[in-house]
Amino acid sequence: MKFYIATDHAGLDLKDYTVELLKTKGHEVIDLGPFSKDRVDYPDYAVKVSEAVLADKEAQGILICGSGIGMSMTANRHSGIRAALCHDAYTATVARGHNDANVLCFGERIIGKGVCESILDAWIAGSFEGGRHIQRVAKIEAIKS
Ligand SMILES: O=C(CO)[C@H](O)[C@H](O)[C@H](O)COP(=O)(O)O
Repeated sequence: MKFYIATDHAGLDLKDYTVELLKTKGHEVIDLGPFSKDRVDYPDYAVKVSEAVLADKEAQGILICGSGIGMSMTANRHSGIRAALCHDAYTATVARGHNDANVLCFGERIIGKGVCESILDAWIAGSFEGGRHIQRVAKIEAIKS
């Protein structure tokens, strides 16, 4: 799979871990920064990944901050982005299977490396189930306000 990834200062260590882990597992990862622990504002990086995913429909996004909340809020302001804040493998599985999520968010101040890997594995293994979920996702996408 192809991933665009970014963080803020609060998720830098887990971003670096995630980039290396995904590459080790054979995935393509485009790191949109930042590359130091200087304090930055998470919306700037959520926009970078959201726009990259919208322009490259085959790719997925990963956004990390302290909690994952600010990143998911910002990403979900973009029409066509379905960002899911995941805390474990189950939430990652249903985000892909039920919600057809295309951006994975998590928080470095919440999860450790082991849970991070289990989330990534579940996300990668998952796929949209379709069926009854199609009209529900379509209703999300139809919201214009
Ligand atoms: O958006 C967030 C909280 O909802 C993220 O966790 C940020 O990383 C966090 O707010 C950053 O906090 P800091 O005190 O500026 O490091």
